[in-house]
Amino acid sequence: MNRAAMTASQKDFENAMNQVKLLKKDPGNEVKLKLYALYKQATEGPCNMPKPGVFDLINKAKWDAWNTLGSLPKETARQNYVDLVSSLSSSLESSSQVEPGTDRKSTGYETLMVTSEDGITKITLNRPAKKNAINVEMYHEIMRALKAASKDDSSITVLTGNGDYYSSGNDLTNFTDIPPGGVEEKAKNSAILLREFVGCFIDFPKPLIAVVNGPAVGISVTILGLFDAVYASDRATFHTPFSHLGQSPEGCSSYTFLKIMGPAKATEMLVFGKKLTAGEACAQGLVTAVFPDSTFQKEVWTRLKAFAKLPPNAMRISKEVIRNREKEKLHAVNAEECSVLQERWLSDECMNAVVNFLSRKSKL
Ligand SMILES: CCCCC/C=C/CC(=O)SCCNC(=O)CCNC(=O)[C@H](O)C(C)(C)COP(=O)(O)OP(=O)(O)OC[C@H]1O[C@@H](n2cnc3c(N)ncnc32)[C@H](O)[C@@H]1OP(=O)(O)O
Repeated sequence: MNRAAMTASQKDFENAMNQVKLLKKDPGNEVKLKLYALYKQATEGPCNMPKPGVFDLINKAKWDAWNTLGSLPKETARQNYVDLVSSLSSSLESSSQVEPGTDRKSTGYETLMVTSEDGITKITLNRPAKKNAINVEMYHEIMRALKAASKDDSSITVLTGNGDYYSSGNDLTNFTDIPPGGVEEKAKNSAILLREFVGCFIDFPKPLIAVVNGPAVGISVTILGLFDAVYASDRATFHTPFSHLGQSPEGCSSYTFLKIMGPAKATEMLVFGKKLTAGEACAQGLVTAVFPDSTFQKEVWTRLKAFAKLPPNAMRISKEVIRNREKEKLHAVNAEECSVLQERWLSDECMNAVVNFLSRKSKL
């Protein structure tokens, strides 16, 4: 993963320091030492204090923790501190005074709701007024949430949407924020971001489940091939209108969709932009199971809560056995798709499609 793009800001760091003070449960000495060490490394750099004497137990433990970080860069220490606090906020809050059935919400996200309860970390895309279109901030926040979920004490992780849509895919206004280097620089930066984003799904270590509550478009569909299970409401549809938008497949779909549904059906979706119903997507293997919308949430969450009670290490290791031999291939596919897209974004076909949407001349 590109660490530079993931570096926490000074403000994130300060927020995390405040969050630590608000933790309702003591995280234990081991974690406190880790926090201390990361804080010192982030603010002062590598430990060059003299080692305390053997009988000065507390200061020696602190010194050891700090010294272990060696020459870890300040920015990385700051990011690790923010990640650790974020995972503590969700895991400790979830195991403390939570009323049954009440989700605990983690703070620090603008475009997501992230909760952790009953062994499940739930990441909810939360821009319902924009049909959960994924803007640049949301790409970053999803990566951050996945990273925290990979380290927290939940067994499984779920991605879902708030409102009537699961997600309308890439926010097309992402293409309007042109940097000083012009559209070429924008395309290059977008390809870097996309590659890093998809890479997080390829590498995610725990069972990852999509709860597709409504229509799904573009990248929110393609990455489903990297999930371990996909549950859909019968109101959901699956649409990848890349040719309509002058674009090409991403999210490793040029590989995963062919494996899942075969080249003929994959071509209908990825090249001709055929929109599938939930039932069709299930018949083609992209979706695990479909539920009537009226009982969708109840049925899915009952099922997921049962899964989350299974031994977490066994689930993680089984996923590793199933997925690991594909990882290298998936990263190569991801890199290739992003580099093709980088060119596509500069094409007249793509630019016209975006302008048409933004000037409301076209919709899917
Ligand atoms: C870093 C870059 C990585 C790039 C990775 C590439 C990914 C590829 C893709 O994901 S391609 C898919 C892109 N998505 C689309 O083309 C969808 C565009 N949206 C629509 O066609 C329609 O909005 C709709 C069919 C999803 C829903 O139509 P409906 O009539 O029900 O609702 P509205 O159009 O009125 O939408 C409500 C408001 O939401 C805004 N909006 C919806 N989707 C997007 C989007 N993808 N990008 C930006 N904005 C979106 C819409 O503009 C409305 O906003 P307003 O109320 O302010 O007008």
